[in-house]
Amino acid sequence: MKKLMSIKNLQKYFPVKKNNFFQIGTEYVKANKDISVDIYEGETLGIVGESGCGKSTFGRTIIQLQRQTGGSTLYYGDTIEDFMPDYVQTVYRNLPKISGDYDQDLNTIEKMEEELETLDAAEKEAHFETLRLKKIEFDNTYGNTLRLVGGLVAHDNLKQVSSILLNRYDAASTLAEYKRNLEFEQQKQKMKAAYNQEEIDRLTEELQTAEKNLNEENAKVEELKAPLRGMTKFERFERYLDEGIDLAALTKKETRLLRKDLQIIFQDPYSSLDPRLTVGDIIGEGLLIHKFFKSKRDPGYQAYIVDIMEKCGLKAEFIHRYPHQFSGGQRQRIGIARALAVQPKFIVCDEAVSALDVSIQSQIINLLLDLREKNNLTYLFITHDLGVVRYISDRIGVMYFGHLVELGSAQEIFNNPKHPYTKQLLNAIPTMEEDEDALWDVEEEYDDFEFHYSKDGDHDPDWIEVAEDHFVATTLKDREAYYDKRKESSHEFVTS
Ligand SMILES: Nc1ncnc2c1ncn2[C@@H]1O[C@H](COP(=O)(O)OP(=O)(O)OP(=O)(O)O)[C@@H](O)[C@H]1O
Repeated sequence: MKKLMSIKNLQKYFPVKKNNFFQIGTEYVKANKDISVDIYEGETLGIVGESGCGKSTFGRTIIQLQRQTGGSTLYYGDTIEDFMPDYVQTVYRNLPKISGDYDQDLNTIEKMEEELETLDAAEKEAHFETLRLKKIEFDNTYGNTLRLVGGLVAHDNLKQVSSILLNRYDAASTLAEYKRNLEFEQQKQKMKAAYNQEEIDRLTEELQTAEKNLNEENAKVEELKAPLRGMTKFERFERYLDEGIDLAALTKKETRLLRKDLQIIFQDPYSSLDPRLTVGDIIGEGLLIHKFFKSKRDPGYQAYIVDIMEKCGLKAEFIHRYPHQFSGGQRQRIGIARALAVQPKFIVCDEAVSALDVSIQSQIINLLLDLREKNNLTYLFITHDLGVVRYISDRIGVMYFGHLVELGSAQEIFNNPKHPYTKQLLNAIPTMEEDEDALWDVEEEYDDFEFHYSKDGDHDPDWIEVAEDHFVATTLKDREAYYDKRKESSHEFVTS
């Protein structure tokens, strides 16, 4: 399965207002503390957990509705080559300035890894945490450089590397712009809107020249690499090359452009729709912002909206009505149509059915599943409703105090829960409404794998694969013994 998003060590902290005059420094609500997860194209990843554990924050932060405090969110739905964000240019330009530092830091990390083997159990715990934090810092500092430059950081003339990569950046940007313009004209043609054939012919020709230029620039980059291949330092860094777009490094304008791909459907269909706009205007807003159409008068504009409405189960004649004229379920359909209109790749459904009656809930869930199939969508489905999450999700992530504590297929999470919090959550289904606070009260626990679960999930650095693709956050009581035992077992479990 293709990775659509890769989230590593994500943190989102909110500053809290000072309680009193004497308080020094800023205090934070740590809504997301350190979340790592990959999301695959076409899947529905459900996120469950109690109110306040940071589910909504996670959904909003990964699509950059709010800026993340730390960590990385890489997006693979578009390529760096096609999007060519500004930060790529900055990384290439600054390359000569940071020469050597990443090498030194990586050496330190490797030395710390070796040291780990020589320490006794008590020292090991502290050392392991320092090492983990060092790795995060390394990624925050050099991640983008290594992902974009790879093994070429080993070249002894980084000024030359920088200038050749910058030339390639220019060639790729030009090509990306022609591609975008051509796609725009062709889309109009497809929608039978007024399009300009002369412009299409001109762009097609320009595109061919731009492609040729980019190929030449790519060849120059390959020439730089050729003599380095096989060298330890080159190979060491070449494996960092990565096509993902670092969403947190985008400019505001670029984030707006990508908003087309990354949409959200909110919980409350009453307040998430502008009451002054008609259904047509609500759905059409994104189409105009993202230049699917130049204006509402464009032929094809209205037909496009009606088509989306019908796909979402809304009658065409509703187009001129206002949100208050609809029921909750229908308003949620409007919210879905609005998100779907811009042809997104990824949708965060934040408690999207929680405000609806049970009978309407299942209609909306089935609509979402149907649209996912037809449009190859990927969902992050946030809910506190275990019945809903089990029904809709391929995989489920369980959140607890800002951490992801367990991740696995829906079946594994429900049939074979490992983390004490997950177990408690599942056991609490019938009594959930009676005593919500009790759910937070998870006891420390050692289980038969010699896993230790801390009380607030804050001190469980190991992310262990307990069954195929089923992970749990824990602290291994004896890391070495555990891995030795694993080596002997037939299944190769992956850990990170
Ligand atoms: N914009 C904000 N400013 C300050 N604190 C915030 C903000 N958004 C969320 N928080 C805090 O972050 C924590 C996590 O909130 P979040 O809404 O992500 O949790 P949740 O699991 O989605 O819960 P719910 O289902 O109740 O929305 C809470 O303590 C919340 O008060």
